Amino acid sequence: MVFEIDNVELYFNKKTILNGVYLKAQTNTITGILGRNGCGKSCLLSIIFGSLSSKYALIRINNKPITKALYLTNQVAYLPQFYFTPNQININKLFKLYKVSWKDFEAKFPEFKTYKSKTINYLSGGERRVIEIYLILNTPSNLVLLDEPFSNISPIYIEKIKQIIKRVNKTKAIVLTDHSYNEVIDIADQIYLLKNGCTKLINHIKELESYNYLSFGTL
Ligand SMILES: Nc1ncnc2c1ncn2[C@@H]1O[C@H](COP(=O)(O)OP(=O)(O)OP(=O)(O)O)[C@@H](O)[C@H]1O
Repeated sequence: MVFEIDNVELYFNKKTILNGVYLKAQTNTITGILGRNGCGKSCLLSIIFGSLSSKYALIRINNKPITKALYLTNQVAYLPQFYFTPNQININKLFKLYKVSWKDFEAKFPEFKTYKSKTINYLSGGERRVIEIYLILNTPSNLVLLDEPFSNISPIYIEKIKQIIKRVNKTKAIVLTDHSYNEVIDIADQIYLLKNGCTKLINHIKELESYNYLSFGTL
């Protein structure tokens, strides 16, 4: 699938957050969004998902305009920045609810074996996040939006999640954003920098310095 969003305009209390954003994502291409705190990355993902209304946004899938909220079309799965699972839900039940195989998950993350019968709030914050990311990546959809999938996750799990993202991307378009820019740069096939309300397609990593997102000492 080819997903495009164009001409996004978002204002809060007369403050311009997004103004003229364009973004394209497609199957077999991992799309990364980088940008400073508060530049509008989460808002953009919410607008794509359909849970946040903007003054204007034009969405096309395979060149056809989509007029209703994307989440109503079953095309999209969205990992928000904060936990979305209810605290008291049993983990086995959660996997059943999402129709995702616990057995496959356990094979990839054997450390979680004893958690099957626990409630989700029994887990550490990072462990809970691993489960949430896994569920979202394995939910039927054509487009996956991941808001900070690498935050608070230990390196060994980040590597496993990156492998799953790459596998899933063979059949789904993936858009992700994270402040772990090294991970984003490593996994993304194309990167947009969100700055001053607009997206800029990054052709060379050095541009991230000229746009004042990174200083070379940190690369
Ligand atoms: N409901 C809201 N009402 C008013 N302002 C909001 C609202 N939601 C977000 N904003 C503002 O919109 C701007 C963009 O927020 P957003 O959460 O998209 O940033 P972000 O790039 O994801 O930041 P971070 O990397 O820190 O998570 C911020 O200045 C924020 O204060």
